[in-house]
Amino acid sequence: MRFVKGHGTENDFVILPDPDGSLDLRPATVAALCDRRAGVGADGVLRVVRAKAAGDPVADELAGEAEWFMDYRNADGSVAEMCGNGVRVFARYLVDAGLAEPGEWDVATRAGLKRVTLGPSGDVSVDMGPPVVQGDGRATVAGTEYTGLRVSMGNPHLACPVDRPVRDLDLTRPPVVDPAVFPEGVNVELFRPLGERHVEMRVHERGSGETRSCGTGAVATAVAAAGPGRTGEWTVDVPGGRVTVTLDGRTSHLRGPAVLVAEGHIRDDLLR
Ligand SMILES: N[C@H](CCC[C@H](N)C(=O)O)C(=O)O
Repeated sequence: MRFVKGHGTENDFVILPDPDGSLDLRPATVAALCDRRAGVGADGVLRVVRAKAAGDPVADELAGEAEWFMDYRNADGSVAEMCGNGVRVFARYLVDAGLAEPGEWDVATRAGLKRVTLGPSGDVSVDMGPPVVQGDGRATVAGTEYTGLRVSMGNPHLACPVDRPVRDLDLTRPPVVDPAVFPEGVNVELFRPLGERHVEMRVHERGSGETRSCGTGAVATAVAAAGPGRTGEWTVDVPGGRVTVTLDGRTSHLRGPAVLVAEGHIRDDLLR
């Protein structure tokens, strides 16, 4: 099976073109593809399927409004509602493959329609929808408890301010959270303000572990850094690069690079 490899600020994905929805993508297959030693290696998989052929109830509902459905999977094979870097790489792939024109159009996701804007090359922007602030939450990272802001971007986030350079944090083990507060798990961001509307961030993702970047997490972080009701543009520095988040009080936008780096063939025995 053909694949393309791409990334957005080094949050990387195996892209599986499956326009007619013929691939039965099982969790074990996703985990094998994402394995950085025995497989291709990635933080997640983006199955590229026409919404009407996806065999997904949300995709069925949105098929009249978007041609393509992003079937996002985490590296452990779990399914997540939304992926901000992923949908930008997904859009770059569609234009690169000649399956969509540069411009502005909707992609169907499990978190609803997401409007992407992209040229023939360069950065890709996406309307991430309205962040939903859900109150405070706590996470213990390497023995230190942090309090942060719970934000839903369609998927769950806990964005915690820290008072030290984020490079000094130990994220080798998953943050410990209260399963009663986060029954579906949570993506945990740790951020430090670097200046007015400028933060640095690291993330431990649900289902993928620490990644070099997280688009939904960058928006959740900007919301936490901004505080209630503040609007404008935030620069979010992640280990994999830099993204820009714009909050306008109604919705949120994410902008940054989306790069395709390779393509190849996956042998059938990896797809079993
Ligand atoms: N890296 C993704 C987030 C994946 C979220 C996933 N780990 C989850 O379980 O919600 C992003 O750019 O938004």
